[in-house]
Amino acid sequence: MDVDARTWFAERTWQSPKWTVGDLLRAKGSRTVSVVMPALNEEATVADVIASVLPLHGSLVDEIVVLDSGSTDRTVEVALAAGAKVVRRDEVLPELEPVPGKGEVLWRSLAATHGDLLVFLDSDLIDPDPLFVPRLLGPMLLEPDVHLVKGFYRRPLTSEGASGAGGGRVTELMARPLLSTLRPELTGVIQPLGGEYAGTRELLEAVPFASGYGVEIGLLLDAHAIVGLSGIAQVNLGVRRHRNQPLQALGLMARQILGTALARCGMLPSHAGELTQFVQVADEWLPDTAGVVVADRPPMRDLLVR
Ligand SMILES: O=c1ccn([C@@H]2O[C@H](COP(=O)(O)OP(=O)(O)O[C@H]3O[C@H](CO)[C@@H](O)[C@H](O)[C@H]3O)[C@@H](O)[C@H]2O)c(=O)[nH]1
Ligand SMILES: O=C(O)[C@H](O)COP(=O)(O)O
Repeated sequence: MDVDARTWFAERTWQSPKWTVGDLLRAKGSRTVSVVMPALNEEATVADVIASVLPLHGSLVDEIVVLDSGSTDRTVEVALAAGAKVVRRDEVLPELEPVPGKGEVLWRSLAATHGDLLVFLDSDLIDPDPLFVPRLLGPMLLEPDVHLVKGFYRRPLTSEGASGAGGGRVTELMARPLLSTLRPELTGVIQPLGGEYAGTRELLEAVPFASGYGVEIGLLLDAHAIVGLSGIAQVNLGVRRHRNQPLQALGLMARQILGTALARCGMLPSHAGELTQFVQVADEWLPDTAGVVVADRPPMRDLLVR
């Protein structure tokens, strides 16, 4: 491992966090916390994710917001009934036409929330652990100068048994090899793509957001550039299961992540493009080309006058 990555791993990784919610409440002081769940057609799982955070609402957590990404199922109704505030992506910054993607709604969430600290949780989690939020908040509340906290975990695929660990296919086959090539200092980050992480508003409003799936790799690379390795931490969240996407969808995701990472490292002037995959139709293999929309949104502090 890169020597800086090794030092960082030793100093900024919490393998068995011992802090309690009481410890965090004492450390929180006047700071406020927003939990944000991006959601696109997650009616089956969003209520459980909200329920995992709800007991902390009014104490450690000041607001729980589902940022809907254009769902066509009952995600909005289910999330409201489960006790979250729901914001549709076109209700915040309505003068800006939304572009598709997860990064777009995370970016808009900065304008829809008020917390000094934000915690992001994917809304497709299966059996989410109520400890995710307190664990993610610990390093920021208890240590000085931590601005980004990534969760890490074992990742069973849903096709595996509970003890499986075959998930994180894009992470293992692309994102971590990519970081070790382009930014070896970040090779100690166990789950660079994980959707469960926390950040300070100060950092999150200072960086651009890739509008699609490049958002996590972009945030990590930008955080490293702005607050350095010491401003980043990672914490063990145990086990995380989610809805696994088919390989072809992960190919498109990987293309977006690659484009964002290369652009952040100054190796691509523009990272919009396309990806051609091949599908079997009867006995023939035919090209299937999809556009890759990976526009960046500018740092939110450039838009908001507070
Ligand atoms: O256009 C979109 C696409 C997704 N989502 C939501 O974002 C979350 C994660 O999306 P998903 O399609 O389930 O991504 P994963 O296959 O889980 O991909 C992993 O890798 C991605 C790239 O880093 C991360 O964004 C994800 O959080 C991480 O779980 C879910 O709550 C989705 O509903 C949106 O809100 N809008
Ligand atoms: O984070 C990843 O690598 C992708 O979301 C794929 O995850 P999965 O292999 O667990 O579906």
